[in-house]
Amino acid sequence: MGPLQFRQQVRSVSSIVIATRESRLALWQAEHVKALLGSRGHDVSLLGMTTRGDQILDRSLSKVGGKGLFVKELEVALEEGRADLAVHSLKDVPMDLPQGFALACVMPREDPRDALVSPRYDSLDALPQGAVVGTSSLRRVVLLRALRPDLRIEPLRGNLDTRLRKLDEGQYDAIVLAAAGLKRLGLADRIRRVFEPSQMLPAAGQGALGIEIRTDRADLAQALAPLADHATWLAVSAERAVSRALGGSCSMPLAAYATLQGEELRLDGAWGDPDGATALVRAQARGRVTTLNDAAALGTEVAERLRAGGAH
Ligand SMILES: NCc1[nH]cc(CCC(=O)O)c1CC(=O)O
Repeated sequence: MGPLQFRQQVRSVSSIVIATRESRLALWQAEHVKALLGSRGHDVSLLGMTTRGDQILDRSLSKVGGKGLFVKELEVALEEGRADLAVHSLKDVPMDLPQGFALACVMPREDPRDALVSPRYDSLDALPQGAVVGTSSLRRVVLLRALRPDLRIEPLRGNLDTRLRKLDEGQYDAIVLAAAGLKRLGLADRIRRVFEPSQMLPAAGQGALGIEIRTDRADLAQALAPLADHATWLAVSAERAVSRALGGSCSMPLAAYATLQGEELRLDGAWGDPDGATALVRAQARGRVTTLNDAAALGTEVAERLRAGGAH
């Protein structure tokens, strides 16, 4: 890269600060974006911070304010100008960002599937009657219950390393985690079986990273545009629209997963009653999409079908 080209690339944003949580996964994600921007000539540094979501480990997230707890403190840093951008697992990002914030881009998706991790058992089918499975995700609870009503599902919180440690200490026979996080941290060898989406439909946004900025930072939006993956962005826009239409919380017993084949987006949704009284509700739609709005419309359609089937 010649010096002239270099100067042009860094002219708009000379130095970029990434606000990040300090879990190993969050740091990996921030370092990943730092490296991508660095290779484009930007000077990037990280600002590590601990969020309320990281501190509260003894209660279920849905009870203490949802996954937005992981996002809010990073937004304060952006608001105050201490940082320029935040990298999020899109799964943890509320459907509607606060006034003044926006997703500047959605990056290519890692494996979107859930994975079974267990020291002893190779698959869900191999688990004995009444085995103890750890997860605190309502989505995983309702999907697991539909597959294996006999299992004892116990809460499991904490970052990836904490969850794996609790498994290794013998508190569970198996746990369910996102394959994406395990792969990013070099822990793919812990995966005993990945669930096909037809069996365990992923969460909206699972496996995808989003970069959040202030809406008044057009300079940054421009610098980040090359990091976007349009196919992933369309898919997750459809998925997030399902969630938004059903109330917008990311701690609902809701799954939404879209794949793009050419220009056709196929979107699947599933909703389960957390009290387990009724069977899973499933819905699907497909359509030609080119814009994020098209994708969101498909999401709204699936949400309506889920609602018609009893989701609320
Ligand atoms: N809710 C926690 C969370 N948020 C993002 C990931 C990693 C996977 C991803 O990037 O979607 C995980 C861990 C998990 O669900 O096992």
